[in-house]
Amino acid sequence: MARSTGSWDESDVRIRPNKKGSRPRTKDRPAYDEAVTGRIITVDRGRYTAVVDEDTPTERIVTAARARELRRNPVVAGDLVSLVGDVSGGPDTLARLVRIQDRRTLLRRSADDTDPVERAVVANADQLVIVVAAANPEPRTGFIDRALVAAYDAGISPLLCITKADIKDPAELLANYEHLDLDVIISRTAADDASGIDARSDDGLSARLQGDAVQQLHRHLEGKVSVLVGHSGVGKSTLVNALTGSDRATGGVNAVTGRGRHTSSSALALKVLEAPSGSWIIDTPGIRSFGLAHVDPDRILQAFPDLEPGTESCERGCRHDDQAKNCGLDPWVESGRAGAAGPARLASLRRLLGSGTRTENRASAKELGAQ
Ligand SMILES: Nc1nc2c(ncn2[C@@H]2O[C@H](COP(=O)(O)OP(=O)(O)OP(=O)(O)O)[C@@H](O)[C@H]2O)c(=O)[nH]1
Ligand SMILES: [Zn+2]
Repeated sequence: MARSTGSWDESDVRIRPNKKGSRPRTKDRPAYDEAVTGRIITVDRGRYTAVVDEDTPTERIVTAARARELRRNPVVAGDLVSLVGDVSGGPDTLARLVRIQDRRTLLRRSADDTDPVERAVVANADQLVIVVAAANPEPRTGFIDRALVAAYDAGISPLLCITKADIKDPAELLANYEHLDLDVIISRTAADDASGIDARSDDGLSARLQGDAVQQLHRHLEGKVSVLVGHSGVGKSTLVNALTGSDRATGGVNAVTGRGRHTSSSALALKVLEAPSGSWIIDTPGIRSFGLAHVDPDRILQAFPDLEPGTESCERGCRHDDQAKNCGLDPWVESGRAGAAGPARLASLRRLLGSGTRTENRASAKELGAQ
């Protein structure tokens, strides 16, 4: 973590005594013995909303402002932070956020593949749920592949969730990923005469989802912090509402935030209903794509484990991209080692490898990023 210009850095101060029970070094640093830990559920114009004393009788929502010393450190949904000052959570109170606790994971992206500035998206997520519709809107493997790269790069396990399987059989889409060790959940609406889960979406329309998939997804969410990403219209809100009991369509008050419908484009963490403590969904309405300018090409390759062994025969320094001569990936795919989806997978890998590095690819890379 970057040090502040002052003589001390609040993010350095340990709140809990260490194993030996000795006090933290406080000689020339303010100590925050009174600090409480909060989990950031949303960030809005410099105000940080945190849940404190989670799942205890004193659970409350505390609004905080960031201490000046932390002004260069982004605080994102999912962050565990130390709060001081008025942490009562009473009306019109404002606590001070003095420390960002160590992050287990950090999901990042750049605005597009040419933007070198990486942005923190969500902290401490265990799982990235990539939501695509089987149709309407058409699924994009480019989006899925990008999200997979971002997840692997952050050390977060991906989970693919395909919605609207009632409209189209997702088999063709799934063929692309059959060689990956990737859990897939397929969701659809329930038949008129079957029991289903009534889940309203943002547009107020009601989709009655088949219970099986929602329950399956629920099991995957238990005890974890999961981030949901997906394009507009894939049915993300419908799923979130079914899993969290939030009712963002009707402007009802949310149980966790105490607020009405969340209209900003920032990420929002919601508790998963009827799940063990610590089960959270972080919805990311603002994140439609993942610019990968910050990701090392080797890490991109790792997101294609069906192709990676093919690079063993490459010459040293081979970039495996469109321009590469004698790249081992070509014979690997031609000989069918990557299965029927091999050519499409290789094309996708090469789009990602090429993006951001060569000008002629920039336009198409941007287009992909905007998908
Ligand atoms: N046929 C079918 N329609 C669905 C399914 N899931 C959701 N829908 C419908 O798809 C539309 C979009 O759903 P939303 O949940 O609002 O989609 P979203 O991904 O949240 O979209 P944004 O709110 O724009 O981000 C709504 O009309 C839903 O009723 C499904 O499994 N099958
Ligand atoms: Zn190669």
